[in-house]
Amino acid sequence: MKIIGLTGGIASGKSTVSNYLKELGAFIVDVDNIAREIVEPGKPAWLEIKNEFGQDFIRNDQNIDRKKLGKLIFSSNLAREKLNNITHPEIILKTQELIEELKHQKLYPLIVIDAPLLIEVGMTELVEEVWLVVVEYQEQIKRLMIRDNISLEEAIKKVHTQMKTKEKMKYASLIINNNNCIQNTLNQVKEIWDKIV
Ligand SMILES: CC(C)(COP(=O)(O)OP(=O)(O)OC[C@H]1O[C@@H](n2cnc3c(N)ncnc32)[C@H](O)[C@@H]1O)[C@@H](O)C(=O)NCCC(=O)NCCS
Ligand SMILES: Nc1ncnc2c1ncn2[C@@H]1O[C@H](COP(=O)(O)OP(=O)(O)OP(=O)(O)O)[C@@H](O)[C@H]1O
Repeated sequence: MKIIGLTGGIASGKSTVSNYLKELGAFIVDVDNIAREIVEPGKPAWLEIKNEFGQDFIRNDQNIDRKKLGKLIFSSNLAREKLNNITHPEIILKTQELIEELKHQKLYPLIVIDAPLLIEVGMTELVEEVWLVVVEYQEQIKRLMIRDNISLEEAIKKVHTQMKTKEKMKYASLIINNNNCIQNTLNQVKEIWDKIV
């Protein structure tokens, strides 16, 4: 059984790759999902966010106003740092616990930790290898604008809060090129899968 970290910038194609790996038989740990779970109403991180950012960021149904908080943290380094300090330690801990559990179960040939900030938060320590999904900057911006229905300015802001692809490459033992059509990317993934199982 192998435990790998799958990372890449926002809208680089991680979900496209991990969905296919799941189809092939891998177990996927979606770290964005873990990040959503830990801020559910009433949980400690939710309370910290409410105290730090104020009631304005809590919707009537008590959920965090993710759109509003996203707008703030993608335009303010200080706010982003504050949110990261609240959420990242718990995200790392929860991911670590899940990995330990899966290691004992030994049910899957491949465990994939799908995490956009895998390298930034030091989660590389938890995995045996880092796989990086790459896409050209212009294409990334274009896909992000379409997927999230946001402006060019907003897309640029989001991309620029994350580590540059060139820097991420230093940590990667495998690079998946997602510049071409989806089928081309899936073919690369299948080739990798066939080598490890
Ligand atoms: C800012 C929040 C509320 C925006 O929520 P929203 O539902 O709009 O986006 P979602 O959570 O689906 O994230 C979308 C993408 O944004 C990027 N992103 C999210 N948080 C961050 C961050 N702190 N720094 C840089 N990029 C980030 C990632 O590429 C992620 O895939 C939310 O992303 C959040 O709580 N972020 C802090 C937790 C975190 O760092 N998550 C990433 C897991 S490693
Ligand atoms: N090769 C491709 N050609 C065209 N569109 C693509 C390709 N790969 C992915 N996309 C599209 O680009 C968008 C981003 O892909 P995906 O959601 O897989 O990225 P991600 O890295 O998981 O994003 P995030 O971390 O921001 O959630 C999606 O709308 C997806 O359908």
